[in-house]
Amino acid sequence: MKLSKKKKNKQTVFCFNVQHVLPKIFPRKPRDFSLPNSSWGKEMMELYNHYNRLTADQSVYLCCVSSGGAYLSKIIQSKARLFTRNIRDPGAAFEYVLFFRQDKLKCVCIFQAGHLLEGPPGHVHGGAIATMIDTVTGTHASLLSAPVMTANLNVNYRSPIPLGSTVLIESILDKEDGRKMYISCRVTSTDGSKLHTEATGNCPQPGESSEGPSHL
Ligand SMILES: CCCCCCCCCCCC(=O)SCCNC(=O)CCNC(=O)[C@H](O)C(C)(C)COP(=O)(O)OP(=O)(O)OC[C@H]1O[C@@H](n2cnc3c(N)ncnc32)[C@H](O)[C@@H]1OP(=O)(O)O
Repeated sequence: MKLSKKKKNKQTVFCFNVQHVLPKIFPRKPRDFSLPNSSWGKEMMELYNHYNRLTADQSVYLCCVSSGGAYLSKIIQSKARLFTRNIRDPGAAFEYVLFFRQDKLKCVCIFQAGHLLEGPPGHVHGGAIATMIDTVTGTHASLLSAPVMTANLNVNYRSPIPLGSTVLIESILDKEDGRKMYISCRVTSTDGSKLHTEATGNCPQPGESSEGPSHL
């Protein structure tokens, strides 16, 4: 499946809109959560450098929503903030960067799971894993079309993720059917040898009459 030129342009504009227009509306420059910080381990840094290098040829875009998640809500002034970006202590919770690979209709997210995400002792909570999957599939579908809502998410947990480790979350567009985007997602060790979690999701663009992500 290929994106039309129009869609590609729309997509690019959408990316830059969020990153460049919103700072003009809100006076304070957002913290860019997608930039490396002192909590990032060697693996996270190496992967970041690897994917960041790929952005140079324009086929991979650093996903703007990783930066300044605060802007995603109209009610920012009443303290709303993107869930995955709401713990400011670097490395404590969700450390991640998303890269959108335009040519393969694929997203890659590097995720380092901090100590506040503990579920089973020493391992990441299943809800935190589902949160990250939802973030990746939702962002991926939104970048391919327009803002979406997750209607359905099926998650299969195959092996636990050690707390503090870095994993890859890769999502692929399986099918586009009208307003619906079917996305599948895999969470693996960084070398791809170990499968941690698999998921599929349906993320439709909300219909005219439904309540949608109007803030976007
Ligand atoms: C850069 C970006 C930044 C984005 C940065 C943000 C990243 C984070 C992303 C997080 C994403 C979320 O967590 S979103 C939050 C969690 N999700 C929600 O709260 C959604 C709540 N549900 C809804 O609002 C609504 O049900 C919608 C919008 C999903 C659908 O309502 P609708 O628009 O009225 O449309 P409706 O006709 O009912 O459904 C549309 C089509 O989807 C199908 N469908 C509907 N529900 C389901 C379902 N559960 N499972 C399977 N299929 C379903 C219908 O059969 C229909 O197919 P057909 O008849 O057309 O064939």
